[in-house]
Amino acid sequence: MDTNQQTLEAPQAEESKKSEAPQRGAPRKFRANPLGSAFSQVTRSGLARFVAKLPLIDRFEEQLKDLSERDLRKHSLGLRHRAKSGEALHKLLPEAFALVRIAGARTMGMRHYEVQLIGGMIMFNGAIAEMETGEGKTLTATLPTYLYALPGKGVHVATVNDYLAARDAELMMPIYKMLGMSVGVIESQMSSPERRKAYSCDITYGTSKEFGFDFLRDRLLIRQTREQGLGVLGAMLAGKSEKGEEPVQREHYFSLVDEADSVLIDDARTPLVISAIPGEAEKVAVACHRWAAKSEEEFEEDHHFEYDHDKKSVELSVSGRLLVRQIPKPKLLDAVGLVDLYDYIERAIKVKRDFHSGQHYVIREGEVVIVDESTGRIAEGRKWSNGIHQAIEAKEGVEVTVATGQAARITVQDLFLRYRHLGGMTGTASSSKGEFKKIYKLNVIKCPTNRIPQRKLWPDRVFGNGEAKWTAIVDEIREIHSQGRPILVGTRTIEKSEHLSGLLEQAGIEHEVLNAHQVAAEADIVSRAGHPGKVTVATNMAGRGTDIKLGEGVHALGGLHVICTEMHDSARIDRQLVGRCGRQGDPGSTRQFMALDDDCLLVGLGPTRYKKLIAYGENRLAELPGYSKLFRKSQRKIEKKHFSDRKVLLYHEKQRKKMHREMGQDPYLDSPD
Ligand SMILES: Nc1ncnc2c1ncn2[C@@H]1O[C@H](COP(=O)(O)OP(=O)(O)OP(=O)(O)O)[C@@H](O)[C@H]1O
Repeated sequence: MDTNQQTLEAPQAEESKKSEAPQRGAPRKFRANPLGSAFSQVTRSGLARFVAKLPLIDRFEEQLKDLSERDLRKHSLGLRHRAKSGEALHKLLPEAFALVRIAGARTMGMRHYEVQLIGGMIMFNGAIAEMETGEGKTLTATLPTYLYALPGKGVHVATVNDYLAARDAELMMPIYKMLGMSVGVIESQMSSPERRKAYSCDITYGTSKEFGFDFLRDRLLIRQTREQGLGVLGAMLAGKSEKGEEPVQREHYFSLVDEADSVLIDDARTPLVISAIPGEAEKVAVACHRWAAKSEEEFEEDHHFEYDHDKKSVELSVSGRLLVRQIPKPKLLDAVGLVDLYDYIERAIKVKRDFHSGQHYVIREGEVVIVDESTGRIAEGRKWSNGIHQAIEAKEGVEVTVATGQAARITVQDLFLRYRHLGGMTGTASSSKGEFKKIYKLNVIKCPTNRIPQRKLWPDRVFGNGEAKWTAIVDEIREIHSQGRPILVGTRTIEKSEHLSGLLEQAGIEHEVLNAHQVAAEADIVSRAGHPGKVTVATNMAGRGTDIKLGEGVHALGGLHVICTEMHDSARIDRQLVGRCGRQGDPGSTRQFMALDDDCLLVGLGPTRYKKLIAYGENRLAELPGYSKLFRKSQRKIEKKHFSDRKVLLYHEKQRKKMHREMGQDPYLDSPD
C-alpha cells in the first residue's frame, strides 16, 4: 500500500507546478480530439479549471497503466484507505480518475475521453454536466461515482427506470469490480433483505422512485420502532423493529442523477406517496368514486358545469349542484357531505375530459398505470394525487385503490436535497438551468463534444391539419426509406403511433412499432433502428438512453433520419428524440412536423385561439412555413406553467413540513405520531 502511495507522490508535486500553467499562460490544446471540436470554447465557458487537471490525470495513468490487475485493485484500496482517513476527495481526484480510465480501457476497451473526464469533474463538483446525447454519459458516470464511493458511505446512481438502472450497473460492473468496488441494483420486486444488501454495496444503482420509497419505508419503520418504546435513538441504534425488520438504506451521501432533467424536473410534479391501510372511511370513498364515475355522464358542459381551460379545472354551476342532489346514491353515501359529493363529480368530469387511456395511462392487469408523457413509458408505481388516480380507476371499472390515506410522502426535490453531495448529467439541461439552480442549487455546465456533431436539422414543416401532416410524413418516410436510410419516427401517444402504423401499412412500408409496455424489448428494437432500411415508429421518447448504432453502409447514406411528428409540451423531450441520431460524430438528420390541430397549441394558446387556428387550417393542403414560431411560443408557455406547478407543489410541501415540525412530528410521515 505504502509503496503505491509513494510512487504517486512525485507527479503530484510536479503537477502543483504545472497545473498553474494554464491560468498564467495560454490555454491547453487538446490532443485526443482529432477533429479539433469545441475545446476552443474552454476558457470562455469556465471549464479551464477542469482542463488544468487533465495533465495530472494523464501522468497518473501513465504511471499506473502497466500495473497488474491485482496491483490496480491494491492501489484502489490504498485510495480508499486515504479517503476513509479523511483525505479530501478533490485531492484524490486525479489518481482516482486515472484508475477508472485504466479500468475502462482494460475491461471494456473504452478509455474515457478527455471530455468525459471533464464531465466527471463537473459532476464531482456538484453540478450537472450537460453532455450531448450519445457522448457516453454512462461511462462518464463511473468517474465521480468511484471517487465518491471511496469513503465507503455509499453512492446512489439514480436513473429513470428499472431497466436502465440494471443495464447501466451491469455494463459498468467490470470497471468497478477491477477496482474492488461492490455494486448493487435496486429493483422494484426486491424484498427488504435484498434491498439492504444492495444498499450496503459501495455503489447502488436504482430509480429515484425506489430510493424515495425505501427512504419512506425506513422512516415508517423507525417510527414504528420508536412506538415500541425504544425512543428514536434506541431505534436508530438498534435499527430494528419488533419483527426484526431493519431499515434498508444507509446515509444519503452522494447521488448521481442520470437523465437529470427527467428525474429532477419532469418527475418532480408528483410526490412519492405510501398509502395507509384502508378503513371504513376508505370504503365510503371508493363508493363515492364509483357513484361519481357512473353519474358524470349526466352533466353537460356550460349548463351543469364550466371548464376552465387554463387551470384545467371543472366547476359545477347551480344547476349542476342541483343535479348532484337529485341523482340517486347508494346507502353508503348517506353520511357524505354535499360539498364532498360536488368534488367527486367535478373530479369525475375532469378525469373523463383530461385523462385518456393509451395517452396518459394504460390498464395493465386490472391496474391503472401512468404513462409518463415525457418518456412515453410506464411510470411504475406512480399515482396521481388528490383522488385523480382513484377517479380514473372508477371510470375504467377496475379496483379502486382507496383514496390514499397517506402514511408517508416525499417530493423528488426533498429526496435529492437530502443528499450531502449531488451531481447529475443529461443531454438537455440548459433550458432548465434556472430551475436546477433555484430548487437544487445545481449549476448546469455544458461539456464540449468529443467529435464535431454532424447532425443536420432539416427545416420544420407546418401543415394546416393533421391529415395533411400525416400524408407528408408518410411521403418523407417513403422517400428516405427508398434510399436505404434507417428512420426513427417519434409520436406523442400510443394511439398516434398506431395511426401512423396503419398508414405505413397501407403504403406498403415495412416497419416496427414500439409501445410503452416493455422497456427492455423496446430498447432492443430501438438499438436495431440504425440498420439499413429499418423504419421504427415509437412513442416520443421510447428508447431514451438507448444507443442507436448505425448499421453497415448507413454512414455513407447519411446516417439515421429522425422524424418528430408533433411537438411535445417540453422542448427537452423533443431534443431527446432528436438526439437518437448524430451520436459520437455520426452523420444524421432530423425534421420536425407540426399541424395547427396539434395538442401543444391547445394547451399553450388556449381553446379560443386554438379553435380559430383549426378553422384556418382545416382545408389547407399547402405548407404554412411562417407558423413554426407559434409552436415554439406555445411550448414555452406550457413549460412556464409546468415550472410554476412545481413551485406551487414545493411551496405547499414546505408549509406542510413546517407545520409537522412545529407539532414535533416527522415531516415525511403524514399521520400524527
Ligand atoms: N470513451 C469511449 N470510448 C469508446 N466508446 C465510447 C466511449 N464513451 C462512450 N462510448 C460509446 O458511445 C456510445 C454512446 O454512449 P451512451 O449510450 O452512454 O451515450 P449517452 O450520452 O448516455 O447517450 P444518451 O444521451 O442518448 O443516453 C456507446 O456506444 C458507448 O459504448
